Amino acid sequence: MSVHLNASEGQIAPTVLLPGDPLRAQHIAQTFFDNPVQHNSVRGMLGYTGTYRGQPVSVQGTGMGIASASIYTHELIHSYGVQTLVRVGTCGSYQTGVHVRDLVLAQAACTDSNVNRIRFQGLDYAPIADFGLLMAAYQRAQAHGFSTHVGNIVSSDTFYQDNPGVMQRWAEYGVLAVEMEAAGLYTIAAKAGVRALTVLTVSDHLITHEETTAEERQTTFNQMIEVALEAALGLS
Ligand SMILES: O=P(O)(O)O[C@H]1O[C@H](CO)[C@@H](O)[C@H]1O
Ligand SMILES: O=c1cc[nH]c(=O)[nH]1
Repeated sequence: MSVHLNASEGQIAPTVLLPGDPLRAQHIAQTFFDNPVQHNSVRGMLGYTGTYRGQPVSVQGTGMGIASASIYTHELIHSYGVQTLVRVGTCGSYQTGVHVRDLVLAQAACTDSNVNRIRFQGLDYAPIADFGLLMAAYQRAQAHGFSTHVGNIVSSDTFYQDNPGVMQRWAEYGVLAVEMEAAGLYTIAAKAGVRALTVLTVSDHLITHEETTAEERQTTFNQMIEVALEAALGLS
């Protein structure tokens, strides 16, 4: 047990998928896992453990934002010995060539959060994905023929931005998309010496305002989970 997880020792697998939404954790467990067992109920932040193609795997909701996701990341690593963490989330595209429903593999994550400025006493740390996981995810996405982009993203502390000029600045520097957790995940994983990756589905487009149906989003969402599971578990 840890402060925010009531799983018993050994109940969480060494490999964990991390969606922001706890109901997405439930959906992943029910759709993809064999014999899923709920391992967490604290604060309604659902977590499940089961197997995927015979290999043990867990999924744990993290809530929204670096602050919330950092709590679960820390406890999974330091209280449950988790070694591989793959965030599976949604993002908003900043680039015309990155379309709604596409997958984005976050090679690195900029942030407007102050957490790393505080941690590194004003210096700028560059949070990056584990290269092996990134390569495996890219190869699996290519093998499936999924439309996939690899590059920099931004993890923002705010969903509703007051200053639209900031988005323009990130976009000019090649940032593909915005979400709210990856920079925290990558930093905590790096310190602990464990593997982390963020796989995202573009849910909305902040320039073209492209939209999709709920059904389309569900299909693409399942593509993201397949890629994440295969990369995290070393499957082909
Ligand atoms: O779909 P999830 O994983 O929650 O990710 C994105 O969606 C939330 C905002 O709506 C933030 O958590 C952001 O990172
Ligand atoms: O954080 C997020 C997630 C999806 N779409 C956005 O615009 N922002």
